[in-house]
Amino acid sequence: MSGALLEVRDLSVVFDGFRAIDGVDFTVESGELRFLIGPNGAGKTTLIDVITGLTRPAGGSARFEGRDLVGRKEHEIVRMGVGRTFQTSVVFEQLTVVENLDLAACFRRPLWSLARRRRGVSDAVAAAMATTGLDALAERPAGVLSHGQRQWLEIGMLIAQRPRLLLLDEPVAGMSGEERSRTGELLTQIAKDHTVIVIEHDMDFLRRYASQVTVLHEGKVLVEGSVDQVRSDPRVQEVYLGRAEERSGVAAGPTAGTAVGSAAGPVAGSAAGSAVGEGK
Ligand SMILES: Nc1ncnc2c1ncn2[C@@H]1O[C@H](COP(=O)(O)OP(=O)(O)OP(=O)(O)O)[C@@H](O)[C@H]1O
Repeated sequence: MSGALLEVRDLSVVFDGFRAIDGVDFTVESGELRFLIGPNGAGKTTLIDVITGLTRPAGGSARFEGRDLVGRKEHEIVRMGVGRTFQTSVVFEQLTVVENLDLAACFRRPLWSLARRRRGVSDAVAAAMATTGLDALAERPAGVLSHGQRQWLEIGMLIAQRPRLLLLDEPVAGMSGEERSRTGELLTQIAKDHTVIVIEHDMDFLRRYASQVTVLHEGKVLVEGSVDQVRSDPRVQEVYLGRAEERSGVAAGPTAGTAVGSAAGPVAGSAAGSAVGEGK
């Protein structure tokens, strides 16, 4: 067996005859901070849905620490040490920050201990608050948090479950520039003692915080490598350029890179602009 933490082999997912994932091989080593990118509909969320037990593949395998994930229930996979955030929020608004973290941490405690009122916070909750910097907001109801603070709480809730592999689906979507920077630093910090896979569209964010990147396109792995390798790969440029042209109605030509960078929307535009036209 190799030293890989996560090994996905020849994976395929079919929805009503449509191949959303088509023969994907995807390996993540322990300790990596891996970014997963690709245009809308590339299959990124479907891939992590298979890893976390939300979607059953039509074929292939997904193994975590050598153990098969396919066919297991979602909660079983969480207990194995795989945690994820979703694009939509899962915090309880009426509960305080610390209560949300405590609830997230609960799943590893025996049932009898949940019936007991505990004094203070557990080590897992304290560590999650310290890592995310939410200590000062511990007693605030989650409902009053800013968008960025709420995202950090969700990441904190994940850390409180002590997973070995974290899957984060677009953690900086909708964040301000300052919140993005804080989140980038938070991911870098978390990656020191966890393995992390981040789905992200924002090429600017990738340039600052990513090392290894996997690009998905139409359900297949298009390219894998460093940010620089991925950005300079003609296949990646074509995928993002093609998408941006479809959106902007700009014809391909020698100056298309610049036109795409400015004409496309925030998703394809940031990726296309950075991947195609901009320097570092
Ligand atoms: N439950 C489903 N039923 C039918 N088709 C689906 C289902 N889930 C996803 N798809 C399709 O599978 C393809 C891959 O979707 P997926 O959400 O994985 O893409 P993505 O790369 O995460 O895209 P985005 O960046 O827009 O979130 C898309 O064409 C999508 O419409």
